[in-house]
Amino acid sequence: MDALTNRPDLSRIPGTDRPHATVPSPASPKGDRMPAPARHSCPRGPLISAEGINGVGKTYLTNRAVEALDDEHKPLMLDEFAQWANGRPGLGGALLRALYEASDDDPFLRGGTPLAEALLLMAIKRHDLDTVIPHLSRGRAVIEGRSADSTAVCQALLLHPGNPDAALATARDLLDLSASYRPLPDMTILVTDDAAQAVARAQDRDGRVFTEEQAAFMRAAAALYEQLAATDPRRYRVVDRRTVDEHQAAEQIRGWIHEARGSRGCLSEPWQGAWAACLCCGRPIAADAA
Ligand SMILES: Nc1ncnc2c1ncn2[C@@H]1O[C@H](COP(=O)(O)OP(=O)(O)OP(=O)(O)O)[C@@H](O)[C@H]1O
Ligand SMILES: Cc1cn([C@H]2C[C@H](O)[C@@H](COP(=O)(O)O)O2)c(=O)[nH]c1=O
Repeated sequence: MDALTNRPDLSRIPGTDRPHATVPSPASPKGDRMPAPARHSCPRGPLISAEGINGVGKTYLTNRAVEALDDEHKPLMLDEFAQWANGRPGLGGALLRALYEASDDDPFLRGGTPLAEALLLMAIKRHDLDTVIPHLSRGRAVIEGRSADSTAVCQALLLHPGNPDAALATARDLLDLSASYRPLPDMTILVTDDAAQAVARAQDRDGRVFTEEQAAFMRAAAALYEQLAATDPRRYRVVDRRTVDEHQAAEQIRGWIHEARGSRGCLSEPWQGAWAACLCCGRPIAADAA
């Protein structure tokens, strides 16, 4: 389902542009064909993510954009990891603490086993989704500070240091893997800037200095985010701080949040068949494909 256009598209892996090897057949578990329920609109809210490197302004600009929305339309904001500093209850917080501990508090959570870390990061984002389903179900928009794209970008760079082409291919593959854990965001807002500016802002904010190796990692991540976004223009919206001031950037983001509210596609459980119920409204999703 293309949530932004409300067009069903079961020939594609949820949240990606990639075709399924086989299109799921709309048959019941017993194999008999079920009558197609009537087409319906899902009342859920849109799932939006904000992405980009540290210090680029995801939190700052998204907050400015949300301030401009009336209370009734304010999304639920799901904090970035750094804002979980005072501890976050539950499994997501515990998994994140394990990653920080295993990486000796590396700013990019690098503990030396990128794929195991990727799977844990995907589990954290699955946990995040589980916690916001009630809000989405009530029609509220949810904005995740970082989501599957951060995992795809950071872990792909760790798996292919110094090889941007291989990193891009792996980032796409990691997005597909993420999309089998949980639906990808309906819309991803990528904030870009000159990497050096972002590094400087993050350093000022955190009162720290990144090593040259860490700054180089952020430059590589900035480039890969942009390449990844170009592979899926349907999902990504890119705001480039090199070309707009902060007011224009916030206004662009506000407009995109408004645009995403037009989404009314059901949210499918990616690892279940086409007859699985929508995670939000509970109706069978295959209805829309019939
Ligand atoms: N236009 C701006 N004017 C003033 N300060 C800004 C502006 N944009 C960002 N900042 C500041 O720069 C710092 C980094 O921005 P922010 O925290 O939003 O980045 P981020 O992308 O969320 O980073 P991270 O992923 O590291 O949390 C913050 O201290 C923020 O207040
Ligand atoms: C979600 C996610 C994050 N990271 C990295 C990126 C940042 O350096 C830190 C978390 O910082 P945040 O901006 O406060 O969220 O972790 C990552 O490497 N992979 C991920 O999936």
